[in-house]
Amino acid sequence: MNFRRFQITAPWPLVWTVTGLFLLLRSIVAVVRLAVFAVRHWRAWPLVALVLLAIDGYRSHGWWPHLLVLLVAAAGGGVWWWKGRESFHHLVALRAVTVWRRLWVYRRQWHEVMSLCGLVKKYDGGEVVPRLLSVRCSYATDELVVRMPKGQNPEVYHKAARDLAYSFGTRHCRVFSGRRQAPPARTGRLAWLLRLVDRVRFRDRPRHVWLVFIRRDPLTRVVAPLPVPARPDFTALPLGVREDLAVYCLRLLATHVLIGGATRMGKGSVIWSLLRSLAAGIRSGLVRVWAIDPKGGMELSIGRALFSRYVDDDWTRMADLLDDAVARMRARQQALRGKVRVHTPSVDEPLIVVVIDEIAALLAFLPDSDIRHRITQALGLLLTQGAGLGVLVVAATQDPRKEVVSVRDFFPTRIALGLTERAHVDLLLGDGARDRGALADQIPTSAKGVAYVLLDGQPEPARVRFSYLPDDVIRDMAATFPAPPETQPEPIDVPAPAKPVRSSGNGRHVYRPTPPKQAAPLLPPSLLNALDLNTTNGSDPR
Ligand SMILES: Nc1ncnc2c1ncn2[C@@H]1O[C@H](COP(=O)(O)OP(=O)(O)OP(=O)(O)O)[C@@H](O)[C@H]1O
Repeated sequence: MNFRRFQITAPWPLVWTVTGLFLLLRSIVAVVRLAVFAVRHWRAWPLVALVLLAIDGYRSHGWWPHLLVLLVAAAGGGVWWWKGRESFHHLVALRAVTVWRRLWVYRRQWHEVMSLCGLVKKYDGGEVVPRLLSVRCSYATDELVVRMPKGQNPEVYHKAARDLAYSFGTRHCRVFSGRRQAPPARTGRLAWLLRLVDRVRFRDRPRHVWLVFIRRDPLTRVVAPLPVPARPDFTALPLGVREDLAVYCLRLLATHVLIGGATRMGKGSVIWSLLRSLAAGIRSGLVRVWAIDPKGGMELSIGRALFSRYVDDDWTRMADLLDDAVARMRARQQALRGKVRVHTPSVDEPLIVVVIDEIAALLAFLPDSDIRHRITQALGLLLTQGAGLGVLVVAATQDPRKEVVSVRDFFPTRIALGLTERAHVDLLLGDGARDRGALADQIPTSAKGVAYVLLDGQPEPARVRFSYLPDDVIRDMAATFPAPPETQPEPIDVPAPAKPVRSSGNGRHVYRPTPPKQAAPLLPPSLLNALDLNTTNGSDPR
């Protein structure tokens, strides 16, 4: 057999061309990857330049230039730290910590921890690992931005939060499905351009999750009373400290607030922190606080001067106070109807804040059913209509169950201090809040004033500690910021103003609003019926 007949001559030119093209393509890809890497790590350029300079300096001059540079840098750093500690910490210390922790704690263990916490997905015979995009450290927290692999959602990270925390050597990890910082407010000539850039930078990123590891708990220390703002900003009233050390601010505009917490867990500190942040407005008459303390004045009477109206000893007068708040709300409703949709507080038409220290005492445990009925009706009206009209309710309760606080669902803003039962967390903060990290039932009894709150627009709860005002600070505050005497508002083509209190001749006070001149009643018929019942049956409300 002649095998030569089967021999094929190799197409060497073709082989060389294909191999050359392949190598060229690989080199281009490698160069592009290197360029992308260099651009992505642009922050390291100065460091690389410095290292190259140092090597060059060492070759030409030996060690002494390095020693000199080190001495000058140390002296410069010392002066900077001495003169501008804040900026030094922000620009040098925290950045150094960030670099260290990014490389040593997170990048080094990333793959291992993700696998062990069950966050790695398998696909096509390979693994898809969540991608660590950035790390930013503050004094107390590390904030990581992570891109989830396809097929995951933030719920998986909520479930793995405790595993993640302990794996990276911390005790708490909070998971946020949305960006935590709002775009900065831009002013100046180039503001429009910066706003455009911000629109891209701060665009919604559904595939990103923000993991916040609490390195050291700043909420173990009691928070001292915060400075009183010169004019209260109702969109951001400073009340305490967040666990990332930012000041926690409450938005008290067109909302009612329910504070839930087991006994002695610091409900009072939430109320006093709020009153402190409103103090300047109380003195100027921009804010009127009407207080009810069903516990006989044990909590609120110490700051009596701050309140335009105050009741702590008489159930009927408590009901009267709430009815008057309804009457004021109705009058405002008439005046503002068709003009604005949300009331803006002014000295003539102030923000009325009805503070109730233990709302359960009024709704569930009050022995007189007629008065209880009046109170429930008045609260129902205030909670359903008062927010936009500047008549707000801030109430505290030990038990957030609906059997106890029937009007619970009408409070849009909730604060959960230490609670006794696991189920109470979701009752207060909404379904699934506990699964998303609000472990209010695990707050130790020593952590008084620590609470979980929902920050604006975020489903994930944040942990905060309210400032604590000792008795002498409250007395001092009440003496410095007393409420001006209460005046009746001018009626503006509305039904006649209510006469708040009328003596029935037998020494007891019976609230009876003056019937309106126009058709619309100030109070609904059901409430008027309840009042009639109360007046005619002659039962002593005291
Ligand atoms: N924010 C806080 N920081 C530190 N300690 C606090 C704080 N709030 C309260 N405390 C401490 O806890 C005690 C009880 O606080 P507070 O009276 O406010 O609790 P409460 O929940 O209102 O109690 P109650 O259920 O009796 O109404 C206070 O005497 C104080 O010592």
